Amino acid sequence: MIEIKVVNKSNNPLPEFATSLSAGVDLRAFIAEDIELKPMERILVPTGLYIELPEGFEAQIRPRSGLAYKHGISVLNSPGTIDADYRGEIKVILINLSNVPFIIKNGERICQMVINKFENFNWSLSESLSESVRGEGGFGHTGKN
Ligand SMILES: O=c1ccn([C@H]2C[C@H](O)[C@@H](COP(=O)(O)OP(=O)(O)OP(=O)(O)O)O2)c(=O)[nH]1
Ligand SMILES: [Mg+2]
Repeated sequence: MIEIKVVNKSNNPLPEFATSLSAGVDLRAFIAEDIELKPMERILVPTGLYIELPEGFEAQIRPRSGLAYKHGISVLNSPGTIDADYRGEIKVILINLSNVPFIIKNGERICQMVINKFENFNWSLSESLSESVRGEGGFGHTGKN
Protein backbone atom coordinates (compact mmCIF):
# COMPACT_ATOMS: atom_id res chain seq x y z
CA MET A 1 0.00 0.00 0.00
CA ILE A 2 1.47 3.36 -0.99
CA GLU A 3 0.46 6.89 -0.04
CA ILE A 4 -0.22 9.38 -2.80
CA LYS A 5 -0.26 13.09 -2.00
CA VAL A 6 -3.36 14.65 -3.56
CA VAL A 7 -4.84 18.14 -3.85
CA ASN A 8 -8.57 18.20 -4.57
CA LYS A 9 -9.68 21.53 -6.04
CA SER A 10 -12.99 20.09 -7.21
CA ASN A 11 -16.32 20.06 -5.41
CA ASN A 12 -16.44 16.27 -5.76
CA PRO A 13 -15.32 13.65 -3.22
CA LEU A 14 -11.89 12.06 -3.57
CA PRO A 15 -12.01 9.06 -5.94
CA GLU A 16 -12.63 5.82 -4.08
CA PHE A 17 -12.15 2.12 -4.74
CA ALA A 18 -15.64 0.81 -5.55
CA THR A 19 -14.83 -2.60 -4.05
CA SER A 20 -11.93 -3.77 -1.90
CA LEU A 21 -10.20 -5.48 -4.85
CA SER A 22 -10.91 -2.87 -7.55
CA ALA A 23 -7.76 -2.16 -9.59
CA GLY A 24 -8.49 1.52 -9.92
CA VAL A 25 -10.58 4.44 -8.76
CA ASP A 26 -13.11 6.25 -10.92
CA LEU A 27 -12.32 9.92 -11.61
CA ARG A 28 -15.15 12.46 -11.74
CA ALA A 29 -15.57 15.35 -14.15
CA PHE A 30 -15.09 18.77 -12.54
CA ILE A 31 -17.02 21.15 -14.77
CA ALA A 32 -19.11 24.25 -14.14
CA GLU A 33 -21.71 23.37 -16.78
CA ASP A 34 -22.87 20.27 -18.59
CA ILE A 35 -20.82 19.39 -21.66
CA GLU A 36 -22.43 18.00 -24.79
CA LEU A 37 -20.04 15.73 -26.62
CA LYS A 38 -21.15 15.29 -30.22
CA PRO A 39 -20.47 12.14 -32.26
CA MET A 40 -16.73 11.76 -33.01
CA GLU A 41 -15.99 14.88 -30.95
CA ARG A 42 -13.20 14.82 -28.36
CA ILE A 43 -12.79 17.00 -25.30
CA LEU A 44 -10.35 17.58 -22.45
CA VAL A 45 -12.27 17.15 -19.19
CA PRO A 46 -10.83 18.63 -15.96
CA THR A 47 -10.96 16.62 -12.75
CA GLY A 48 -9.75 19.22 -10.22
CA LEU A 49 -7.26 16.63 -8.95
CA TYR A 50 -3.52 17.11 -8.63
CA ILE A 51 -1.33 14.23 -7.47
CA GLU A 52 2.28 13.64 -6.51
CA LEU A 53 3.27 10.07 -7.33
CA PRO A 54 6.25 8.42 -5.65
CA GLU A 55 9.32 7.82 -7.82
CA GLY A 56 8.95 4.70 -9.98
CA PHE A 57 5.16 4.94 -10.26
CA GLU A 58 2.82 6.15 -12.99
CA ALA A 59 -0.94 6.57 -13.11
CA GLN A 60 -2.88 5.22 -16.07
CA ILE A 61 -6.11 6.82 -17.24
CA ARG A 62 -8.38 4.19 -18.71
CA PRO A 63 -11.93 4.07 -20.08
CA ARG A 64 -14.87 2.72 -18.05
CA SER A 65 -16.38 -0.29 -19.77
CA GLY A 66 -19.96 0.74 -18.99
CA LEU A 67 -19.58 4.11 -20.70
CA ALA A 68 -17.79 2.47 -23.60
CA TYR A 69 -20.36 -0.27 -24.13
CA LYS A 70 -23.55 1.69 -23.44
CA HIS A 71 -22.58 5.07 -24.87
CA GLY A 72 -19.46 4.65 -27.04
CA ILE A 73 -17.46 6.95 -24.74
CA SER A 74 -13.75 6.19 -24.57
CA VAL A 75 -10.46 7.72 -23.45
CA LEU A 76 -8.80 8.72 -26.71
CA ASN A 77 -5.19 8.29 -25.56
CA SER A 78 -5.91 5.20 -23.50
CA PRO A 79 -4.11 4.43 -21.36
CA GLY A 80 -3.23 8.03 -20.61
CA THR A 81 -0.01 8.42 -18.67
CA ILE A 82 0.41 10.60 -15.58
CA ASP A 83 4.12 11.02 -14.88
CA ALA A 84 5.47 11.07 -11.33
CA ASP A 85 6.89 14.55 -11.87
CA TYR A 86 3.62 16.01 -13.23
CA ARG A 87 2.17 18.64 -10.90
CA GLY A 88 -0.62 19.89 -13.13
CA GLU A 89 -4.31 19.03 -13.03
CA ILE A 90 -5.26 15.54 -14.17
CA LYS A 91 -7.35 15.93 -17.31
CA VAL A 92 -9.11 13.29 -19.35
CA ILE A 93 -9.40 13.17 -23.15
CA LEU A 94 -12.84 11.72 -23.83
CA ILE A 95 -14.14 10.84 -27.29
CA ASN A 96 -17.67 10.04 -28.34
CA LEU A 97 -17.49 7.07 -30.73
CA SER A 98 -21.28 6.69 -30.90
CA ASN A 99 -23.61 8.38 -33.36
CA VAL A 100 -25.59 10.33 -30.77
CA PRO A 101 -24.54 13.24 -28.51
CA PHE A 102 -23.48 12.41 -24.94
CA ILE A 103 -23.99 14.77 -21.98
CA ILE A 104 -21.27 14.94 -19.31
CA LYS A 105 -22.28 16.35 -15.92
CA ASN A 106 -20.17 17.61 -13.04
CA GLY A 107 -19.37 14.74 -10.68
CA GLU A 108 -19.94 12.06 -13.30
CA ARG A 109 -17.44 9.20 -13.18
CA ILE A 110 -15.78 9.45 -16.59
CA CYS A 111 -12.74 7.16 -16.43
CA GLN A 112 -10.65 5.11 -14.04
CA MET A 113 -7.14 5.62 -12.77
CA VAL A 114 -4.81 2.71 -12.03
CA ILE A 115 -1.41 3.13 -10.35
CA ASN A 116 1.47 1.12 -11.74
CA LYS A 117 5.12 0.52 -10.97
CA PHE A 118 7.38 0.82 -13.97
CA GLU A 119 11.01 -0.01 -14.73
CA ASN A 120 13.65 2.47 -15.69
CA PHE A 121 16.14 1.16 -18.20
CA ASN A 122 19.37 1.84 -20.05
CA TRP A 123 19.79 0.83 -23.69
CA SER A 124 22.26 -1.95 -24.39
CA LEU A 125 22.94 -1.15 -28.06
CA SER A 126 23.67 -4.36 -30.04
CA GLU A 127 24.10 -5.56 -33.64
CA SER A 128 21.63 -8.45 -33.31
CA LEU A 129 19.22 -10.13 -30.91
CA SER A 130 19.15 -13.71 -29.58
CA GLU A 131 17.12 -16.38 -31.41
CA SER A 132 13.67 -17.38 -30.16
CA VAL A 133 10.85 -19.78 -31.15
CA ARG A 134 8.70 -16.87 -32.34
CA GLY A 135 11.47 -15.09 -34.13
CA GLU A 136 10.07 -12.27 -36.21
CA GLY A 137 6.58 -13.79 -36.44
CA GLY A 138 3.78 -11.60 -35.18
CA PHE A 139 0.53 -9.90 -36.09
CA GLY A 140 -1.44 -13.17 -36.18
CA HIS A 141 1.25 -15.49 -37.51
CA THR A 142 0.25 -18.25 -35.03
CA GLY A 143 -3.18 -18.43 -36.67
CA LYS A 144 -6.67 -17.35 -35.77
CA ASN A 145 -7.87 -19.98 -33.25
O1 LIG B 1 -4.63 11.63 -20.15
C1 LIG B 1 -3.73 12.36 -19.72
C2 LIG B 1 -2.40 12.25 -20.18
C3 LIG B 1 -1.44 13.13 -19.66
N1 LIG B 1 -1.78 14.05 -18.71
C4 LIG B 1 -0.74 14.92 -18.14
C5 LIG B 1 0.10 14.15 -17.14
C6 LIG B 1 1.33 13.78 -17.91
O2 LIG B 1 2.43 13.64 -17.05
C7 LIG B 1 1.45 14.93 -18.87
C8 LIG B 1 2.14 14.60 -20.16
O3 LIG B 1 1.48 13.53 -20.78
P1 LIG B 1 2.06 12.83 -22.09
O4 LIG B 1 3.51 12.53 -21.90
O5 LIG B 1 1.14 11.72 -22.41
O6 LIG B 1 1.82 13.96 -23.17
P2 LIG B 1 2.80 14.61 -24.25
O7 LIG B 1 1.97 14.96 -25.40
O8 LIG B 1 3.99 13.73 -24.49
O9 LIG B 1 3.19 15.95 -23.49
P3 LIG B 1 4.59 16.31 -22.80
O10 LIG B 1 5.46 16.78 -23.90
O11 LIG B 1 4.22 17.39 -21.82
O12 LIG B 1 5.13 15.09 -22.12
O13 LIG B 1 0.11 15.35 -19.16
C9 LIG B 1 -3.08 14.14 -18.23
O14 LIG B 1 -3.41 14.94 -17.37
N2 LIG B 1 -4.02 13.29 -18.76
MG1 LIG C 1 5.32 13.11 -22.91
